[in-house]
Amino acid sequence: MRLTSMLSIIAASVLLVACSKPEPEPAAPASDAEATQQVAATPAVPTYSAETFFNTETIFGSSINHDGTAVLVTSDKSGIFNVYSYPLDGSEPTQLTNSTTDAMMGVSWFPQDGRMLYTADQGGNELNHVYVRLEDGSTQDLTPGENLKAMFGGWHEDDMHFYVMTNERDNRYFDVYQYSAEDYSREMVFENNTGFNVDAISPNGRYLALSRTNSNADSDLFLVDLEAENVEPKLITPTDGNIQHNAYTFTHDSNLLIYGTDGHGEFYQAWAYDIASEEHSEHFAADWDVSFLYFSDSGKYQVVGVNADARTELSIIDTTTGQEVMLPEHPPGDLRGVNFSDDEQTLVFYVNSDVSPSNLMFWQVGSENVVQLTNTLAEGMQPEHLVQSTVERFESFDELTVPGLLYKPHQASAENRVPAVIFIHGGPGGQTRQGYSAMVQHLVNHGYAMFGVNNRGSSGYGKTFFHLDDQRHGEDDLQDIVYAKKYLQTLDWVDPQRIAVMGGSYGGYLTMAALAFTNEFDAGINIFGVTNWVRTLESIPPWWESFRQSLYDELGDPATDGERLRRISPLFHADNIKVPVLVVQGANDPRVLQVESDEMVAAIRANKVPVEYVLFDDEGHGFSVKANRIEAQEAYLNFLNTYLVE
Ligand SMILES: CSCC[C@H](NC=O)C(=O)N[C@@H](Cc1ccccc1)C(=O)O
Repeated sequence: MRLTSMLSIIAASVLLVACSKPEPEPAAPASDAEATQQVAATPAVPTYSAETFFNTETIFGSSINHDGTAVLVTSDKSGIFNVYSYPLDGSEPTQLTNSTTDAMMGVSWFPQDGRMLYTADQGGNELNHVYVRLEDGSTQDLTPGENLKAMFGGWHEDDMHFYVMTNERDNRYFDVYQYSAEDYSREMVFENNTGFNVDAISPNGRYLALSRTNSNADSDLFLVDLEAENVEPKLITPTDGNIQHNAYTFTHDSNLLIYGTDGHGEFYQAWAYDIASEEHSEHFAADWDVSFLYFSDSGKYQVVGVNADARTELSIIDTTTGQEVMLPEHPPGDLRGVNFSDDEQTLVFYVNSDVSPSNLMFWQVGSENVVQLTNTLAEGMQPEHLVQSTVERFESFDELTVPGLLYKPHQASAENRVPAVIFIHGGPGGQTRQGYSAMVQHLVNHGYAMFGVNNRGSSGYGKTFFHLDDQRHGEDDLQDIVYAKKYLQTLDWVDPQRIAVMGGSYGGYLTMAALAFTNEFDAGINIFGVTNWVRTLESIPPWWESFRQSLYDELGDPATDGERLRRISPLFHADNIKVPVLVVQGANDPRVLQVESDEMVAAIRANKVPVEYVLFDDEGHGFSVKANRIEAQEAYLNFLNTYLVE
């Protein structure tokens, strides 16, 4: 896979399907012996422990090696993310990295041999380096140094060079280096002095597509011709008003830049910029956001992902016929990480759904079967014991319709009303999407209704909806959470008196805001949530410089909006908090600093309100060590059982 495709995939964070049916899982025990207490009096399904849920393997990554025999996969089966080679003949995978501390993520095979690139940070500090692993198993840091962050930018079509972006020269901005695949010598090809984001590099290495964030509603695209005398970035989207632009990819011949823009309606569409004629034309549009678009190496196949009401609708188009490629029957779910072998005869992908973690599949183009290479659900678990979400919509305080994903436990009924938890995503502009979540399924399995609310400000529902929370954070979006609770109280299978709220990061912020600014909830779980916006916005990581202004436009500038930011920061209103709280934090989090949680916990404690605090020394903004994820999950369940059930 060439570099533009790779960048698109990384940007979309999308992994990727049909199959000869997997062997049926062994029958589940009547009840998982170690399962903690259950909410419902009459369980309809066996309950599984947090450990069982997290013994489900999380896998992603789909680079196919030079001879089309193996896929580079990142898996947490060793207890931490490590890189594996999964043979396409179905034989046992080989572990390529052996970390027991830091998560290691596979990036790409080398195009001509068995070397591979991977990336890792240190304990979740997000200071990733790029490493090469040679065929003999030895490794080398290609981006040595302190306090730098680096990322892979893709392969040149000559297969002899690849690109890396690093902020080693100026920790605010990422320069682009071209590396030799032979001896790893490198040269800087673009010095970034004004905060461009490097979106894509053309397969022939001649063009860079850069974006510049002007505000949280407006961004422009620039093109750099590295062969021109003047390598100054040229603005190619000189539009008036607030319009977002970001590059998806170049075409295989490097003649067109395909980019996303919300300038033609509510949703992102894919447009093409012809570099020679400088003309723009519509390339692909849908009723929802086009989330990602990329091509196979020769351009024969185009892969497009559309974010249709919180799930990914993926299509593979044969560009020579314009027809959609129809895959043979495969397990139900969303496709992720579609990738092709060099000869484009083999297709690999993942299938993921609410009731099934991602499984790796491959298809020989034209053959009748999709082959399933993995079986990632933990041994003993049955998919039918898990729960498929439904998309629900409710009216908020101002009659705005707000969507969310609702998980109804099997044991819930009008005769057996269950407690409920509203969970809130990060961002603020993120989105709760369909797909397997051990965190959600474990709590649902133990009898909690889970409602993932996509409050105003979430992405995926058009630009108007996205901007409805601007500078209204902790106010209008918080009211959506309150109205989500009122909606839950209309359901005859939910106990209206036992509703908690939880969330991570921005969702952790709204959780604490719900407890500090309303009396609606019976308990809250704050997972590395922002509690003091003035401090958080003053201490953002240096490498966020290119969108600092956008962040300040959206949330407020700590230098000038201090009063409002203090008004909406739960830390300064902790005396209003009257219900139990669980706080979970990683000590190395560079976005929401540990002090945010330390001070929140101390303030709640001073209120004489029950507060529990779980702090992980070896984690950042998200938990990657399996033992920590299990510990956090057990803490969520024990806390909810203690304060919502007992
Ligand atoms: C307005 S985007 C903030 C950056 C980023 N967004 C993507 O999720 C992010 O990390 N957000 C945090 C919350 C946060 C916001 C602003 C400053 C620090 C942290 C999150 O994961 O929710």
